Amino acid sequence: MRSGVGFSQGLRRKLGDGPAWTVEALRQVRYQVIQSDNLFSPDNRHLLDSSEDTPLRSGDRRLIIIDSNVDSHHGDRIRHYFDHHGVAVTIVPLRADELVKEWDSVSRVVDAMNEFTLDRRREPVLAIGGGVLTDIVGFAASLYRRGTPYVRIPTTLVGLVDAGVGIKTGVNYGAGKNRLGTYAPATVTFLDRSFLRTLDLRHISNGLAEILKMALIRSEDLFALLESHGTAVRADRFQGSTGELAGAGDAIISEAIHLMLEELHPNLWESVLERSVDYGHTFSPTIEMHTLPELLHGEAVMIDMAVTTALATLRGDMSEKQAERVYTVASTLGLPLWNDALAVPSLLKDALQDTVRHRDGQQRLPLPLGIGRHHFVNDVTETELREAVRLLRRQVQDLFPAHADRFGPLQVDA
Ligand SMILES: NC(=O)c1ccc[n+]([C@@H]2O[C@H](COP(=O)([O-])OP(=O)(O)OC[C@H]3O[C@@H](n4cnc5c(N)ncnc54)[C@H](O)[C@@H]3O)[C@@H](O)[C@H]2O)c1
Ligand SMILES: O=C(CO)[C@@H](O)[C@H](O)[C@H](O)[C@H](O)COP(=O)(O)O
Ligand SMILES: [Zn+2]
Repeated sequence: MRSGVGFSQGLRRKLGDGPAWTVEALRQVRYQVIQSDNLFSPDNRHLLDSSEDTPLRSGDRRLIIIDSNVDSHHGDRIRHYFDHHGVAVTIVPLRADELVKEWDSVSRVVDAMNEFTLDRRREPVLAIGGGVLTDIVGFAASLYRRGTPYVRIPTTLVGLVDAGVGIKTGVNYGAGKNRLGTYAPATVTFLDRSFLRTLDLRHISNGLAEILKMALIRSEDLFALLESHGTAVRADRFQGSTGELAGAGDAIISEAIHLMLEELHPNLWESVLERSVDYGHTFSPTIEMHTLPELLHGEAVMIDMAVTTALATLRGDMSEKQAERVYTVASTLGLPLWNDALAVPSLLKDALQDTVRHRDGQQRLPLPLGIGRHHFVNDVTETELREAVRLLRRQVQDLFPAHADRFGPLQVDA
């Protein structure tokens, strides 16, 4: 064997007429998720000191891609921070919402990287924004010169508890939700809840849907926290305005992230396709794209969780009482339990088929077992889905009769 080549003579085989080689290598991944409220307060040194390989020093320069809405609310203090620390920043505001989560936006980020003449190893790009912005920038960074480091600073609740902590990047393509993407961790994500101050309540609810997902599959305690404090921490936008709100907000966010990372960490590249964090993400990609821009990501996830809660009830995996608790919590968190897309003939069937293609030929559908536990099933039928939709409609009408006028005609038999 030639030394240092990286494969051994033992891997050299004769297959048919010529030689053949098998190359195997492991790549370690290491990234940090650091809570740092008021990250851009001039005396906060997290951003300067925490990036182990690429600390930020006076005289350095950085490219920042920022969600244009975040720029209008927070741009001044961000500029002041870098100015104060002698870092020369080029700030590129980018529109970033689900309607522009597309290839063109990736291309804009790549243009900005080219114009900046980015040093591909030593100048991590900073991505400041919601899940759409960090997914776009992460995708562009993973493509640029085959991979350049980036740092995430999520500014929405979805970003803080979900999009900002895993390693998936991507954009939509045609009707396909996140159809293009890569696995590319940010070197570090900073979680700064002060950004949530300017986020409207609908988007706080949107993030609470992903937290509720973690509670339903993993933790009855987290569910109980949402039951007891969800409404108040939502109204407070997780700003910890009183001691009690601070305690509850801290517990809810850190538990949701901890559970998420426990699930993601052993399976970062999704070699195992039975993923509990896919709960709420079986039908929702199709529902979200079908209704775009009506439903936010978390709202579509909630509709999926509402149907699958009904499904679990039909199967005897959840009691009617437990389902009622789920629907009540969702409603107090400002989340929808119904959308007329559920009544569109064959939408759920098509959604399931597409998900089966995504999950290597099987449903691998995470379903709740009571509250806080789950299992995976592969045998959901179209008839069962129709029954679940009917049951959901009836349960929601019984629980919230005042909302009955929000339901369109039910044509699930068509
Ligand atoms: N990569 C992942 O693992 C992962 C996980 C979950 C979700 N996602 C993706 O995240 C996306 C949803 O992200 P999102 O919910 O953050 O939505 P978003 O990024 O669209 O942000 C929501 C809206 O709020 C604005 N905004 C952002 N921060 C703000 C702030 N602090 N103050 C005021 N306005 C602000 C944005 O401009 C946008 O209009 C979806 O596309 C979803 O697929 C990705
Ligand atoms: O994978 C994560 C986070 O990294 C999940 O929390 C999150 O819900 C994902 O968006 C869903 O699993 C959907 O994934 P995909 O369909 O985009 O592959
Ligand atoms: Zn999601």
